[in-house]
Amino acid sequence: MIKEQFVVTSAQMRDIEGRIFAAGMPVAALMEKVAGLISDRLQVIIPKGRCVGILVGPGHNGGDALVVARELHFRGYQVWIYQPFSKLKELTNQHFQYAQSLGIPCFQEIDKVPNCDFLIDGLFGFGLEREITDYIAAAINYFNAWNKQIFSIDLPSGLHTDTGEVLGVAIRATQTFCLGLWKQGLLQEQALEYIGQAELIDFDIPLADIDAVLGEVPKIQRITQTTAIGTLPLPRSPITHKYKSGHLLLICGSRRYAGGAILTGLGARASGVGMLSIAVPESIKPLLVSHLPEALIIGCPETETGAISHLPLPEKTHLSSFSVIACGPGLTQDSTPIVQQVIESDVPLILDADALNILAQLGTISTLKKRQTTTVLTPHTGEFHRLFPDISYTNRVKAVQTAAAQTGAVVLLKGARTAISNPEGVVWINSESTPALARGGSGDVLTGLMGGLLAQAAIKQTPIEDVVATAAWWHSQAGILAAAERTELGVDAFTLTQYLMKVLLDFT
Ligand SMILES: NC(=O)C1=CN([C@@H]2O[C@H](COP(=O)(O)OP(=O)(O)OC[C@H]3O[C@@H](n4cnc5c(N)ncnc54)[C@H](O)[C@@H]3O)[C@@H](O)[C@H]2O)[C@H](O)CC1
Ligand SMILES: [K+]
Repeated sequence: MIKEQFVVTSAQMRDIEGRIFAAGMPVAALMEKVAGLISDRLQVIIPKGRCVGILVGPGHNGGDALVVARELHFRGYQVWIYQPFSKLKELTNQHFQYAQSLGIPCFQEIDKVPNCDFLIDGLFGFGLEREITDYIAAAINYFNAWNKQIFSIDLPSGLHTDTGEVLGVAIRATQTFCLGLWKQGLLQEQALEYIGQAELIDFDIPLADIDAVLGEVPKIQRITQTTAIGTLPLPRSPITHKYKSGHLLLICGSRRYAGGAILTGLGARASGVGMLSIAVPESIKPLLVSHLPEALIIGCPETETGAISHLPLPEKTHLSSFSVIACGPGLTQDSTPIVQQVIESDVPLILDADALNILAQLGTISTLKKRQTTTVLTPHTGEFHRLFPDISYTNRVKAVQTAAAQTGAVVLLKGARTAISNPEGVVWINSESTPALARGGSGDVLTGLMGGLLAQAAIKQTPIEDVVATAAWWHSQAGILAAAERTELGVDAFTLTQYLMKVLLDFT
């Protein structure tokens, strides 16, 4: 595993740090190393000679900030320090004394601090234990109101390290330099508006110390390009043929939502799946044929509302002849028998959109517990709440872990930081996305892409949750590239399908 994959709580970071110090690394030496790395990064970002205000807290986050203050001072920046605390940790206090001895202006009163161009936030790191109140809270609000670029050390001060919740108030950082290993709170949706651009400062934590604390298979992992690309069905065997690259059945669309079926089909096409069958109401079959000539379009009898009434599979074709079934986009809620039929099948299954709403009406847990084979649920928060009304999703990691354990399914909870859990509680978090994807249809594309990848993975026995994580990563990377080239307003779902292939070229 690579460092970027690990995700830790404050307790785990404390334990890992403890092992490093117990092995002989002096705390001061580590602080010097870490703060030196931060100073190097700041020297690249902040033009030389500018004025930098350093906010110093009572613990080692403050210690890091004081070393940064000293280093930027020697590197030609105009530096001042705001340090309002009466009691500092020993090492932090030593650095504070030395900074003062160098003549760096230090202020304890907020109304005395001069203006500056940039702020460094070293108030609190993963040692924040309780809500921030009175003069410290006032100071944080005061500096946030300056609307200056703020660089936070380890975490924006005020964010809970594990949940990302704001403990009273929090610094709104422009950029967050997360130290050593990604903190779980930085991957939670509620933290996003405080983190700004997040980057990891690797300070050579030995993998042995990480494994010793997190275990061989860490409970929570961040999806990275390395892990995602490694799961793609690439390179292809030179002797492969269409029947060896999976056969995906999509069951989607209705007279009212023909577009959902087309977008799901285009997502599946981009996955490279060998054989693609799409079951839609008979009346929209010509539409699908015109958009996806390579797919086998199955025209189904329909209800008077234009929903699929049943699957007219040719005599010899049984559901089990498909590697994977993906069901739901555009289905409407008038296709309950279809959803029941695919749930009762023994085919690996993805349920999305209306299939999830129908599942919720049938009874999520009771309906799924009969299934003996792979099920993947891909709700957004609204669908999640309908499926699991008793599970709170403020901590999305815990939400998907609970839902997956209760259903035995792999559960993907969509959002700015999509979280995926397998029934054993191992979680993948997709830590890069774009608000450009928050549009109708982008979920349909994900379902088709994921179905196509799972159909191909069945051949290679790749773990289901790795493939689900790769689909989420690929989908969001395509959105990020499309937004970069067309702005965040220019990523409609059809455009997104075009970028799925384009973005892959950048990574393979
Ligand atoms: N990750 C690493 O291996 C390294 C971490 N370093 C830096 O050290 C901090 C963690 O330091 P620690 O002293 O444990 O905690 P903090 O600096 O985050 O501050 C805790 C400090 O503040 C007091 N406190 C907690 N909550 C409040 C509150 N609401 N109001 C007032 N005071 C509060 C608490 O009592 C402590 O005294 C880590 O983030 C890194 O920046 C190492 O220097 C480098 C390696
Ligand atoms: K901080």
